[in-house]
Amino acid sequence: MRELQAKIIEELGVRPEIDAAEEIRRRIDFLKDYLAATGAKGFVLGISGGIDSTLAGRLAQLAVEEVREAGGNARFVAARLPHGKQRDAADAQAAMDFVAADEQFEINIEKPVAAFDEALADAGHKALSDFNRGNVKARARMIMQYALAGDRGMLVLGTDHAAESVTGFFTKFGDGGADLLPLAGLNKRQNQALLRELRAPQQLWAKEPTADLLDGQPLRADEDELGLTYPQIDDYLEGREIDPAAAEAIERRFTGSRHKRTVPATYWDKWWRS
Ligand SMILES: Nc1ncnc2c1ncn2[C@@H]1O[C@H](COP(=O)(O)OP(=O)(O)OC[C@H]2O[C@@H]([n+]3cccc(C(=O)O)c3)[C@H](O)[C@@H]2O)[C@@H](O)[C@H]1O
Ligand SMILES: Nc1ncnc2c1ncn2[C@@H]1O[C@H](COP(=O)(O)OP(=O)(O)OP(=O)(O)O)[C@@H](O)[C@H]1O
Ligand SMILES: [Mg+2]
Repeated sequence: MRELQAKIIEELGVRPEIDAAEEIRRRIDFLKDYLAATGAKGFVLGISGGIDSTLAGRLAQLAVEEVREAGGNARFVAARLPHGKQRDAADAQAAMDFVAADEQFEINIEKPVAAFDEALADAGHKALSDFNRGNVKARARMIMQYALAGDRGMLVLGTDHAAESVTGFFTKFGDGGADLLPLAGLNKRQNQALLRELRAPQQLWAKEPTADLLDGQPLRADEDELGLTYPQIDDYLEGREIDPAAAEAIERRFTGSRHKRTVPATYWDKWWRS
């Protein structure tokens, strides 16, 4: 195994082999323990129709149901947060049905994002690039989730997992802005295995991963943007040998995105100097 590969696997806590049922139990227990330790009233999460939020959402709903069965009081709020008309709205609705959250919303982020465009234009700023505006959309979703959570004494879940962490493939303080990460350490195929164990429909666990943040390229596949396939990233994270050029690309992304996996840099931190 490559030297950096071994370090990454340890830092991200990836296990090369998992028992899906055991992982589901560990992660539901983590959610329940966190509620017990903090006294929070439950969780909020945006549901896109993609693999990660379907899994994290279902785990959250199962966790709060177990809390209530034991006499406690916790609820889960799931929110569809489309920007305008979502092309894969049918998948998002199927995910909402599968997650079966206690409280459900559909809140469109098109107007809040347009308000930023207008404020910039009013100040004489040129229009944002489609790419940067995509990150504004991700951050608008973060604000909406915190708005829902703040009024309820709830916590915001994040869907970051090892295959996104290693590549830094998330928006800093957007979908990366969350209170706890129930999918930490899992790679993409492990997320899929957990969803299958939970009896999710194939439409959801086999769905093509997409950030879907660009107006110009709706539903652009993550693999297309990354120039890497998830099987390559997953194999790398399981300690296998992959095409050296792909391994180098993963390692470049890992090193370049370290700032996203820490609290903001200070003068006395050492990590950013190397
Ligand atoms: N060395 C450094 N130390 C401290 N901060 C640093 C930094 N370099 C950049 N930054 C800051 O970070 C910012 C860039 O980071 P960021 O804003 O995240 O932007 P960036 O990483 O450029 O773009 C986000 C990427 O994540 C992908 N994404 C986003 C959301 C969801 C998903 C998905 O999988 O569904 C994927 C998206 O497609 C895109 O490729 C810079 O504007 C700067 O403020
Ligand atoms: N249209 C949307 N509606 C609600 N939440 C969204 C939407 N798009 C993204 N999100 C939130 O941002 C998170 C990050 O998006 P990401 O694409 O990484 O995950 P996903 O869509 O759940 O799964 P996949 O990576 O397989 O597409 C989602 O898990 C979800 O919580
Ligand atoms: Mg997605």
